[in-house]
Amino acid sequence: HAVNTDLYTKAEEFIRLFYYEQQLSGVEDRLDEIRQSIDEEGTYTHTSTELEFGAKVAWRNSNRCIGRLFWDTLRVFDARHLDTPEAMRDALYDHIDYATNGGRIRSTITIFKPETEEHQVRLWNHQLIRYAGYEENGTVTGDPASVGFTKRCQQLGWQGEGTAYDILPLVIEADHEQPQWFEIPQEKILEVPLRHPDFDWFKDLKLKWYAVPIISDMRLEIGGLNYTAAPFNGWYMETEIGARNLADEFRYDLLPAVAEAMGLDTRRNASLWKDRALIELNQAVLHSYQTDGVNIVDHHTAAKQFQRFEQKENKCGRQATGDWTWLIPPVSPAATHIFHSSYENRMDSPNYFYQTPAYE
Ligand code: HEM
Ligand SMILES: N/C(=N/c1cccc(CO[C@@H]2CCNC2)c1)c1cccs1
Repeated sequence: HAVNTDLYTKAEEFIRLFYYEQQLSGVEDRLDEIRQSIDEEGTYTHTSTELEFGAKVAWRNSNRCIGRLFWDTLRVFDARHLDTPEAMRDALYDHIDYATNGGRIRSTITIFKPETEEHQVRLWNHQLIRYAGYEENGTVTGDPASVGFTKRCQQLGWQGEGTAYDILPLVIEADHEQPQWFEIPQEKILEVPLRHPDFDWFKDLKLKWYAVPIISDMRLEIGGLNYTAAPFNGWYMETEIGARNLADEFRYDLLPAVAEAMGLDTRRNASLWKDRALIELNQAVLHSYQTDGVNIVDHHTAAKQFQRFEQKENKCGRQATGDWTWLIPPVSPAATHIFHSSYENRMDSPNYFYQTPAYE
C-alpha cells in the first residue's frame, strides 16, 4: 500500500546514490533484497556502510551548516543493536569521551535503532551537554533556554544544585516507556573558563562554557528510515557562544556587564557599546578555547572553509545547497563571502530534520 511504496521509492533513491557515489556494482541485487524485506516485514535494514554513507551525506545536505567542508570525516558509531536505556546511556558516555578527546574534538554521530510502528527511541535533551535553567519569581539562574527541560527533569526526580552551570541529566525514552534520567559524571564534561587576552578584569566575570556541542533532538532520515535518536557533534564556531548563548537578552544577556566593565557609554546606542562588547566577548571565547587546546573555529576561517566546500562540491558535479539566513555569521556577516552569495535552500535526502518535542 501507499506507505510501503513510498518507503521503497525513498530506499531505492538512496541506494542508487550510494552505489553511484561509491562506484559499487550489484545495486539491482541489493534493491531486490530491500523490496523483498519491505514486502515481508514492512521495513528494511541498512548495512553499516550504507548507514555511515547516509549519516555523512545528511551532513553534506545540511543547508544551515557552515562546517560542511569536513562532511566525509564524520565518525559513525552504529548503536542500532542496543536495547536498554542503560546500554544507550553507556553509548552516550562513550560518545562524549570519544568526541571530547581532551579538546582535540572529533566529529562523531551515534545512531540508535530507527523508529518502527512498534518502537521509537528519543533523547529528550536538546544537546547531551547543556546547562540547567531555574526560574524563580521572574529571574532565571543558568540558561533560560533550558527552563522547560529543567522543570521536566525535576518532575522525573532529578535535583540540580541550583547554580548557573549545572549540567542537565541524560533523559532517554525507549519504546514509549517511562523515560529514564542519568547523571553525566563530572569528569566527562570538558569546560573552558573565559578570560580575555588584554583585559585582565574579564576573568572576574567568572564565565565559562562547555567544549563540545552534541545535538541530540534531531531526526536523521536515510532512504525513508527515521533515526529519531542520532546525537551528533562537531566543534563550536565562536559566535555561537560569544554572540548568541552568552549575548542574547533571552540567554545569558552579558553585553551590558561586559560593556560596563569596558567603561563604555551604555546609555547611547550610537556609542556602539553593544558592538564593542560583542567583539571583546567573542575574542575572549576564541582566546580561552585556543589557549586550553579545545577546538573552535572563528567565523572568518569557517566562512573560508565553507567556500572550499562549495568549490569541492562543484568539482564533484554538485552545487552546494544552503540556507543563507543561517549560513551568515551573526557577527560581521558582510565581511564574509557568504553574505554576497546566494544558495538554493532545497532539502535533499539524507538529511537532519527537527522533530516534534519528545516532552511538553
Ligand atoms: C565540525 C564542526 C562544525 C561546525 C563549526 C558547525 C557549525 C555550525 C553552525 C555555526 C551552525 C548554526 C547553529 C546555530 O546557529 O544555532 C550549524 C548548523 C547545523 N549543523 Fe553544523 N557544524 C559542524 C559540524 C556538524 C556536524 C558533524 C553535523 C552533523 C553530522 C552538523 C549538522 C548541522 C545541522 C543539521 C545544522 C542545522 C541545525 C538546525 O537547523 O537547528 N554540523 N553548524
Ligand atoms: N557547532 C555546532 N552548532 C550547532 C549545530 C546545530 C544546531 C545548533 C543549535 O541549534 C539550536 C536550535 C536553533 N538555534 C540553536 C548548534 C554543532 C553542534 C553539533 C554538531 S556541530
